[in-house]
Amino acid sequence: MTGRDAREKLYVGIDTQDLGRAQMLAEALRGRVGGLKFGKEFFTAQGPDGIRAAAGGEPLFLDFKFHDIPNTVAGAVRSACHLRPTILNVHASGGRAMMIAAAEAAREASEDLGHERPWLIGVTVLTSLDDADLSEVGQTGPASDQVLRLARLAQNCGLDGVVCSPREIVALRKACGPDFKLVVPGIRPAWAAVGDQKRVMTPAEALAAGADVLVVGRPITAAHDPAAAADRIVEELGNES
Ligand SMILES: O=c1ccn([C@@H]2O[C@H](COP(=O)(O)O)[C@@H](O)[C@H]2O)c(=O)[nH]1
Repeated sequence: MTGRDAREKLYVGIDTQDLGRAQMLAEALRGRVGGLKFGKEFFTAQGPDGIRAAAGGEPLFLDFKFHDIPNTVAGAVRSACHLRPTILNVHASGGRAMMIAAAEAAREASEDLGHERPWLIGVTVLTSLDDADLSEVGQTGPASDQVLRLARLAQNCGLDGVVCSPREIVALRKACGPDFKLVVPGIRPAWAAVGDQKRVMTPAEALAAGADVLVVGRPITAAHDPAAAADRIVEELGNES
């Protein structure tokens, strides 16, 4: 893999409420990373127009993690497709009917709009949760089992891949095959604070394990020089590939 290929796998989470800050980060990162990820914090503050203004045509991951009844999620997916995302996600724990409705909605809306269909990705177990957290909410068994169960279900429902932690990549690649997309947050360079993430690995480890997309937020956005932090991660990825 070339350094350019590695860079294109890196999506940066732009978690802020402030449009100016998002635009500053997007500008600093332009050409340095593969795409930008916007989630609930930015969208709730700035809405679709804010995302259009901040993303500036960069590949766009809409990390909205929809989780509702099938009809509502299908409608939300249709609305999100107007922003022309390359990646869009729903919670796999929303179940079979919900994921099938979401996949149909993404297909139909993209066709109607004449856009390329986004990868529709199922969130398995949040990377901020460990086995003890899961047991507290009534899920017995290790997080890795639940991730595998939800990934198989997502694949069966026609989703393109899942969000998982780097620790599950190897098992999911084996179970779901080479084409199933693995979108991976919980990425922490050795020099960055772990914060609220629990199931983590370094960018180079996650890439070597077989991640398709590496999602990195605060190690880049909270750095004194976000562009330099992104370059440092890409360099570490290049050394690995
Ligand atoms: O399981 C998940 C799903 C989504 N995320 C999102 O990824 C970024 C990670 O940001 P960091 O600052 O690098 O921790 C963030 O936007 C999360 O909402 C996740 O971390 N884990």
